Amino acid sequence: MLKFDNVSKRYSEAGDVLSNISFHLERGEMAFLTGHSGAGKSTLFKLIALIERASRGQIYLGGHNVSYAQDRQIPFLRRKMGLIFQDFKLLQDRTVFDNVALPLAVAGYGHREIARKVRAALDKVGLLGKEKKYPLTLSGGEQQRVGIARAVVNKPPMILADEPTGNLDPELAAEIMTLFTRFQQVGVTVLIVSHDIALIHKMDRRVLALDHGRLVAG
Ligand SMILES: Nc1ncnc2c1ncn2[C@@H]1O[C@H](COP(=O)(O)OP(=O)(O)OP(=O)(O)O)[C@@H](O)[C@H]1O
Repeated sequence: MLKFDNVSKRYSEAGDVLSNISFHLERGEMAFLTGHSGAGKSTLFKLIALIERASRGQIYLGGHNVSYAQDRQIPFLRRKMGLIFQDFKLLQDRTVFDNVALPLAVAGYGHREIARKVRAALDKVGLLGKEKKYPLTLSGGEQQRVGIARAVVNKPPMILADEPTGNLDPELAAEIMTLFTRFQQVGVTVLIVSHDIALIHKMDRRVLALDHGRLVAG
């Protein structure tokens, strides 16, 4: 599903922030990406999400080499991944429904199809009935579940989450992990960036660990 083959990322000011990274995540696998502050976790996340491009090496998504993808192909490739962020990145002036509908509207779905898919996604995260609410009227855990509904509404084969529980207490973090596990059980590949050692330990999944830009476990 996701393969890195000797990937490095160099910033002219910072030098190599990722060096010779190789790993392979199978379809339906769930793994954590961890490491100290500045180890390169966000940079690796950005390479997968095609927000940044690798300086060397090859990246394969769903069997396709995306290392040389042209800019105009990137929105299409990004639809194959559901992105989830620590700060939720919800539009505060839009309802829950509109936030979750956004990727579908961008992809050109009709109103009826959008309504059906949004309700199905909200149902999966336990937020059916909150469609008309605005994000700021929801708890942190609920806001992150809106973020997850938006990420999965297009049924992407892969979920990529950057510190998704960083702003949540342990109980809410556990609920979010239960949701990710459910998506994994239906074949979605899940990669979670986290430095929460206790959470990672409890989940007992594969751990990719970065240390100063090098993969030291995984
Ligand atoms: N756009 C950039 N230009 C130059 N250097 C960068 C850029 N982005 C990241 N870096 C550098 O790359 C290194 C890795 O940063 P990155 O944000 O990937 O680490 P991280 O593991 O996600 O850290 P944290 O847990 O603190 O978010 C750092 O030294 C950082 O300063």
